[in-house]
Amino acid sequence: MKVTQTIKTFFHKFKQTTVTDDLGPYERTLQQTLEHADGILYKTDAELRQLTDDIKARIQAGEAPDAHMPRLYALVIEAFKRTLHMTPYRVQVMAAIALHERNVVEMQTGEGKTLVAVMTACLNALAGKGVHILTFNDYLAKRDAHWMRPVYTFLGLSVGYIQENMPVAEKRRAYRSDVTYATAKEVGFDYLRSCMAYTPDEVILRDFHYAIVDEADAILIDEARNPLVFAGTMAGLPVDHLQIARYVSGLTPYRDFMLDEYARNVFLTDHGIGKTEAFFAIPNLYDDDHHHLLIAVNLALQARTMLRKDVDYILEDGRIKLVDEFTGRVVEDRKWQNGLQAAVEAKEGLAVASEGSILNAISLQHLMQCYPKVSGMTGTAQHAAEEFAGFYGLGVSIIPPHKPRRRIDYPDKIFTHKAAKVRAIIDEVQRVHQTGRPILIGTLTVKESEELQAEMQRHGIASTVLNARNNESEAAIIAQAGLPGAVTISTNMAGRGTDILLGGTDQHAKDTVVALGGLHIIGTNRHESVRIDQQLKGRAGRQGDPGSSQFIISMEDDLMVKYGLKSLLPEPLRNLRQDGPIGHATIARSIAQAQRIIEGQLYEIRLNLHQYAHFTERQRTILFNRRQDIFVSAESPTREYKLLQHDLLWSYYMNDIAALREGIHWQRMAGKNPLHEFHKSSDAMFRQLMTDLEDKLDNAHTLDVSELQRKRPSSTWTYLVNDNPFKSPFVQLLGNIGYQVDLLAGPLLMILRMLGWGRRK
Ligand SMILES: Nc1ncnc2c1ncn2[C@@H]1O[C@H](COP(=O)(O)OP(=O)(O)OP(=O)(O)O)[C@@H](O)[C@H]1O
Repeated sequence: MKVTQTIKTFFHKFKQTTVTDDLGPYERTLQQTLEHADGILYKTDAELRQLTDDIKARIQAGEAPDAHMPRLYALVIEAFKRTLHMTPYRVQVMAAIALHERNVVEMQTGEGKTLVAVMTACLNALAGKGVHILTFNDYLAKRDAHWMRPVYTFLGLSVGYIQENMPVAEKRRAYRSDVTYATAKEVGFDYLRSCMAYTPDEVILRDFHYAIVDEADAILIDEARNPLVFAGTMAGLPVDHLQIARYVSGLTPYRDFMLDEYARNVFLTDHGIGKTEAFFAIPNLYDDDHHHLLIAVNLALQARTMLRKDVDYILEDGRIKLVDEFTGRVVEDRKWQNGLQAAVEAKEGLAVASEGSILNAISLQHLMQCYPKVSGMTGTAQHAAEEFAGFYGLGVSIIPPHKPRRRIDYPDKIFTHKAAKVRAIIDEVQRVHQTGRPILIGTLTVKESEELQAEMQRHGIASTVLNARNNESEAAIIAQAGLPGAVTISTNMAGRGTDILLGGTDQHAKDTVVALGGLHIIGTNRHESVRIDQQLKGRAGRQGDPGSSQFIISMEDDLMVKYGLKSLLPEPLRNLRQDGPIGHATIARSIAQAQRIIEGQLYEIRLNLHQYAHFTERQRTILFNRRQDIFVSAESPTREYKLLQHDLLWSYYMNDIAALREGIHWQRMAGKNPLHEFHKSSDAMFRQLMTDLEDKLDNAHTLDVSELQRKRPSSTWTYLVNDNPFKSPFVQLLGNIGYQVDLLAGPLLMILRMLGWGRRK
């Protein structure tokens, strides 16, 4: 009973959400703002500047910015008019009010979020502590800073932007500006760099104050679980990766190794273990002596079964390049951790590069929690409201479009098998192409985009492909995508933030395309997250333009197979194979519901990770505060020596967490219960551990790593296993949900189905 209650309370905490589309409460502030705006129409530029400075002085003297919102927003509106000759719309002012009040503002794509952020940024920048506007990529950081600069300058505020490879001095200048445009990722890395500074002039950032996050769902939710890792180099596992990769490629699934239904886990069977021991001529793979081999074989199995070429990564210039699952882009500096990168390199027959050892790491989620105040903007906030509330305490405020939306979203066409679906896509393209309307086809993977192009070629339809392999032509491809007769096939790269201009920049061509009905979107898969589907649809019908969208999917698509959605179909339909679409009304509804369930599961996985990461983060903070103490108290050169020593501790800590998390897979760990140890790791104990180790290092009188490693008390480290998502208290409590909840998805859906869920009443 008590346990159930605890669970209920826990979920309740995370379920409280505030989504509102009632703009009533903002009406008053809006009216006041517009009245003030009328009142300053005839003031000179210098007078407006003086008024801004007055408000600034009062805020810096301790008055709350809220009281000054209407007058300051009025000044920003006037600044927009005089510098960029744009007048912010009423809905944009409302959005700026909601943004200031710690909400994620949902605005349709193309509605002018860039302007909205400026108003709120100005108000919050007057405190003199800096505002960060976190953009989706480097390009947008630079573009928006340049574009909006005249407005800031007019009001006497400075603006800067950050780019990935900028020199440190330039970055520091940009961060000292009143408003700084940057990607969250770059801020995260600069934060880590600042945390690892040895001298005060290596500190890049100043204290965090306020962040406005553009594309908030992508940054705060989808990307939040990827830790930003600051890596040094270290020797990899002492094994022959190429030999192991060759060996593993000869193993037989279900005999030598098992794969769980949703391909999240792979492990050797007893048969596979015996075979491996025979091949490498060792008596027991689980002996400590062969620990490295065991890890390497498991990694090689993961590389073989779970990471797919042209889906998860591409091969370019003899290197593995990771493709981001949400954006479809190559992420240049991302690598798999803990030996997996080496295993994939070996699988592709490449020379194995040295591995990264973790010097410092932080998740985006925790980075955002370093800001005393955060708010966000996105076209797709509603579906993520629960997480915004649970993780960040943010509400969601829905702002209507300036002009009504005219896009038509047609109901999905669902086919029994892939071949029928591809035929239907070709038919659809031919039909719409004849009318001259531009078409954008959204595919899931690089591979699919290229196969579809080849198929269309066979049917005499010329098309352009945009995927991770040709991203350098992205701007040119997008510029053409809205022209009459254009057919563009793209991965998620053409999702979020892409502005496809109807008819390009030519007004006459635009009128032609508008008259034809605007851009037509074809989605070839439903994504695990409804938000990604919506972002794709959002490419059509921007700013009141006409447009339409149509998803054409099959029961053989990855999503359907992975989550066993066939089990949702009524019995006679499960093994059906037909050319035409399945006309069953409940199917579309079931798929939508299943998507909601999947999102719920992904949410729970993130919640679980969050719980664990929370403890690691607390310890990281303790370590960081300790470092800061050394940093400010000691003088050079003692400071450098002490810091180096401290960082060594830190890197042990980081690497041990990672290594032990991996280790948890291996059966040799099965006998240990990390949670038991984990509960013992109170903050006080952690501090004690740190001091003990510092003493030991002091006594060692050396910074030789191997020597220190040898002296290191290995048993003390086990209880730092705490960001392990596989064995959370929850998992233990409820048997087997959490990360492995996916395993239950199929049966769960079936049970819900049996209970009548999803049936027409
Ligand atoms: N008040 C306004 N008056 C005139 N033009 C505006 C106004 N607000 C926005 N625009 C124009 O609308 C276009 C889209 O603006 P912006 O790029 O800020 O949209 P967005 O909401 O960020 O879109 P996305 O979701 O694609 O990122 C821009 O070309 C901008 O100049």
